[in-house]
Amino acid sequence: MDVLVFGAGSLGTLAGALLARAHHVTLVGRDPHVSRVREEGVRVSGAVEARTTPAATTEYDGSDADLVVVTVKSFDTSAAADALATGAFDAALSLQNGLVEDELAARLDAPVLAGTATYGARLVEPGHVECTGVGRVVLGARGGGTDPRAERVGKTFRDAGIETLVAADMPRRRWEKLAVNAGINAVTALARVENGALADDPGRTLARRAARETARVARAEGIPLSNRRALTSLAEVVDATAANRSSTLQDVDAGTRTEVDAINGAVVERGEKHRLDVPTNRTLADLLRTWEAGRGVREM
Ligand SMILES: NC(=O)C1=CN([C@@H]2O[C@H](COP(=O)(O)OP(=O)(O)OC[C@H]3O[C@@H](n4cnc5c(N)ncnc54)[C@H](O)[C@@H]3O)[C@@H](O)[C@H]2O)C=CC1
Ligand SMILES: CC(C)(CO)C(=O)C(=O)O
Repeated sequence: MDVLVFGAGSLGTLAGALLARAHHVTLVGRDPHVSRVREEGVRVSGAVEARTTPAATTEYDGSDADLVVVTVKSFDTSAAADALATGAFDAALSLQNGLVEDELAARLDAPVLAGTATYGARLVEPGHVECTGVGRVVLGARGGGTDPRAERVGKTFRDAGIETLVAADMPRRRWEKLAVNAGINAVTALARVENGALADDPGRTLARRAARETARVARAEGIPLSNRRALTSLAEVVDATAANRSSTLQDVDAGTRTEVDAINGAVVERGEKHRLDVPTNRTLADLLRTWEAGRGVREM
């Protein structure tokens, strides 16, 4: 398989380096990371140890590939889609947080699959990514149901030794992951705590409120996500990732823009569509946006 990974940061570099164990992979990213990958390949350390040599470039040249995996931050999705619009792909797969596949599908010619990743990744330095936890990639048809392309992409990932499930209920799984992120990311970032702090009150109740609101909005959108499922999933992720600093907390630590618009902000936006009030998500989104504006990483 010829695989293009667009967005060679933490997750993209990990996914690309692991895929390169079985496929021809090209990473699209930025310097100095890309130059280091070209010179020395990628070192993967932590929960998975590997050294692979994917190709790497800072400019996607429009060439075709069997699969493109999109791993930019949610706010870079439309720019990524515009850059990719000239290429031909059998399938495109997003592993991003937030509900971004529709934005990709609107701009790309290729069929867009939905995906979630619970692998943990951290770019330690140029050319070196740490796998902070072996999770799973779940992927499937964006609208649900079976799709032979999803089966092929699933095999591509499994052939490279990546834990992968091909699922027929991606719309529910995407919203379930959104409920988990809505509960964990903003709260941990604003309180500057690891995910495990949400096992106890008051963080637990706050996170549960945000997840419950998300499930309510999901149901208004016609997605069968029960409060119970969303809250169970939240508790499981808090437990399994207790030592993690959430990606939003990492953004705040680094003083960079967060994915709040695609997480709590998306819950507020979809809630408004259905005249549903989601006060916890609204407050969390407003607080994070206020922090972003104060840091100068967002224009209000
Ligand atoms: N890091 C993790 O463990 C996980 C991340 N995710 C999700 O995956 C997505 C990516 O997250 P990270 O890898 O942590 O972010 P990141 O910021 O480390 O990586 C994104 C990379 O894309 C690059 N990029 C953006 N636009 C580009 C362009 N036009 N051309 C070339 N390169 C471009 C950036 O320079 C950056 O290096 C997010 O939606 C995140 O929520 C999901 C699960 C786990
Ligand atoms: C699952 C979780 C909450 C793990 O930290 C995550 O997706 C994130 O940090 O963005």
